[in-house]
Amino acid sequence: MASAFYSRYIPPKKGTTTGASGLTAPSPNPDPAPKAPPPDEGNKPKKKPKKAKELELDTKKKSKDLSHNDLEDNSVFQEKVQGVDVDSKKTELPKVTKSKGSKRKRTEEEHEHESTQELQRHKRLLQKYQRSSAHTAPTETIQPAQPVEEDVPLQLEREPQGIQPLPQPEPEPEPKFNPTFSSLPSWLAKPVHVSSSTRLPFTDLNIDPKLTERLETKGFKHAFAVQAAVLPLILPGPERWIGDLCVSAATGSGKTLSYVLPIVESLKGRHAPSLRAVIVVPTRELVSQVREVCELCATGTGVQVGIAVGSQSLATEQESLIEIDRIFDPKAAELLEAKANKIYQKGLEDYSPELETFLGMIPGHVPSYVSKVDILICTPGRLVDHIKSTTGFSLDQVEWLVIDEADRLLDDSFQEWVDTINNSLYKERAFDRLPLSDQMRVIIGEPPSQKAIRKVILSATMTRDLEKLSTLKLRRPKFVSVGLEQGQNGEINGSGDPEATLALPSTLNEWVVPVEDPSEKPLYLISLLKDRLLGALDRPRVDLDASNEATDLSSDESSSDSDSDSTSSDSSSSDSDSDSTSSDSSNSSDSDSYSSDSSDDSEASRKNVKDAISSRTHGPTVLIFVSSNENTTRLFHLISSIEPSLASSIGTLTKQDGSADRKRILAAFKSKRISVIIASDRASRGLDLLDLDHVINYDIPRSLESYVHRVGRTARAGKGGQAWTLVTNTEAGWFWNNVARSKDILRGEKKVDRQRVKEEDLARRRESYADALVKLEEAVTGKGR
Ligand SMILES: Nc1ncnc2c1ncn2[C@@H]1O[C@H](COP(=O)(O)OP(=O)(O)OP(=O)(O)O)[C@@H](O)[C@H]1O
Repeated sequence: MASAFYSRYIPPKKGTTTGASGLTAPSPNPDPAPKAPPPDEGNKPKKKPKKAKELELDTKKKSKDLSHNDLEDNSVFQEKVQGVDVDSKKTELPKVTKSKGSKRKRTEEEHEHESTQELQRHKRLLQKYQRSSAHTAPTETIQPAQPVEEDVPLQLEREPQGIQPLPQPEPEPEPKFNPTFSSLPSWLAKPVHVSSSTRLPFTDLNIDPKLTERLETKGFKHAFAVQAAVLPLILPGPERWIGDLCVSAATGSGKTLSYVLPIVESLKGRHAPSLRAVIVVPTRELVSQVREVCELCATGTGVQVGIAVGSQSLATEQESLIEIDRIFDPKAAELLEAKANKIYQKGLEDYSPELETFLGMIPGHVPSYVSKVDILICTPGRLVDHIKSTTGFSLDQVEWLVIDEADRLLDDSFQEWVDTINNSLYKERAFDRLPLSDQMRVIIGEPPSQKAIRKVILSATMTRDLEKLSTLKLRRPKFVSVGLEQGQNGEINGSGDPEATLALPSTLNEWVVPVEDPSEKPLYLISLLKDRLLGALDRPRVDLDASNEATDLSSDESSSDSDSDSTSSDSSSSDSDSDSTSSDSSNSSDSDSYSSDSSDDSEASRKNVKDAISSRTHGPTVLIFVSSNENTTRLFHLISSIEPSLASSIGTLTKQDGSADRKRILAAFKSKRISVIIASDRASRGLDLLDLDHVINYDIPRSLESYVHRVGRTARAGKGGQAWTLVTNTEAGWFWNNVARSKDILRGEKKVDRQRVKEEDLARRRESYADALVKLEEAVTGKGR
């Protein structure tokens, strides 16, 4: 059986028998005796014994063959063969009984004797081999040689010991797994990327030179990146894209002009107004901001701009949107008259304003409704109101549909309006509402061509939710994403994730202010406002450095475990306009958040704050976000009580405010009569406050998207800005993991830094804070002292 072991290393030669015989060394005996056949080959015809020289040659030949055939380790094998030779010389060969003449038959005993001797010889060989193996495989434990038995081969069949594999070349590194599949369609998975630093002169775009001049007088010297990317795709020209557009670009990057300008360019020069463009945005403030941009572009073009928001009565709005004319049409008049008679007989249940209008007309005439506006800017709710209840309001002629802040408007809470608008956009049109070419088709018996409506969908936090986007019935969509500079391999400025979908303005600096004791959060805010941000209001500029030094020496006091919050904990009446995505802000520990980021008061950071403030020609301005309308008012009272000097500089924006109040506050802010606004999330979308220096998240935002929109109220149009977020110990884990270090946000080389409020700044205000809380309680409960 030992032959089985060797046969692993010695390939059998064609025409020869395998087994122990294959390894037999040449015998020193000139007339060697024929060897005993291996037990399994006893029946094979015996060969004539070879002469010593022949055997020597044979062995050499085998050795040569083996050196060719052994793929594992030639040198080891050579050693093995030599070892066998040497050993065989020392080995006493078994004595055989000679008999003269012809072949002799062996008896059973002789066979047995020879087999035993053969086995012993092989055992010695094996031991020798094992010893030699010990040299080549020092790490393996060599077992003492075991007596060779019939069932031992199992052990011998193990992996050959001491046979080292030939050194192999380094395996080819596995190529990085790049899935060729995606659950997203390619237009969504692979957007057209445009660097946010791109600029293009307006004169290079195919727009009216008069408009270029007007933009320049407004300070718009060149097109921003999003405008440089989108305008050529929409304006007439060689790069025009025949299909819809989805645009993702940072807050304050100039998205509004990128769609308003081409709409106005395409609608100017038409003789009679008709509703050709509908722009849907989520809030009233945005409606009036977009109207300003529309009016800037439309001046002198004859294009009429209208708005639809809930701030005025529906009837007033209807009058502003629809003009009632009359046309002479006796046939139609007859039909209307019959209808009116029916209603008169049935009662007033089927009252129709159209019939009412008709009844007041001279005979033979019917009312005709004409849109007074070419572009309508509206909130979705009010648009639905007009579709459902304004006689003559129709989307038949609409060529453009823009949805700004699309991720918000496609949110679950806003869904229904999309169905209503789709039904209205694609409903069958009356013959006289069809374009001339379609009227011709109808006349020759063909259906009118499918209505082509250009759709532009935009947001700073653009959804890639296919299900939501599909409700918009987009045709040949293209996704344009404006973000940080991309390297050749798609990397963003050497850092960041190319898959990231949210971009912050590159001119924004972000800070976290750790709040050790949540019950003292208002003190942290006041210290931040008075000692840091608004310091320039009542202190000479040189104090800015002093205040930053104070931060360097910030307190290292251990944090409080309490997470009560005197002003922010009540979220029962959160602002319904705020982002619906909620976050669990108390789920993770922040143990490493406080230790890992140690670049707090870097020289560059201080310089940024200083530059931002000292570059102003006015005092610094601040927008503070809280989680609900109630908290807005409560915080205002608290600040005014603790720090009365601030009271006159602060205004509030809540959902309950009427539009007149809102306008008053925004006007006061723009004219710098107030420098601080406290607002709920309602103000986080789209609000374009001129030269806003700081955003403070007094209450942390509920989602990453909400954070992006809040802090995006500053650092707009390429200007600098600072965002500060007050974070308690229980909120820190969530905030650092999901916002400050989120891979979904492109920050390039930038990081969120930490700024601590000095303990002594808190200490000196504690007394007035306690008094303020007592006063507030008295005011709420109505109890006097
Ligand atoms: N080409 C330009 N040159 C100078 N200023 C510009 C230009 N385009 C837009 N702006 C200004 O940039 C500011 C931000 O523009 P806009 O409100 O359109 O940004 P946005 O991308 O819609 O922001 P958000 O996502 O927050 O709504 C506005 O004050 C606007 O007047």
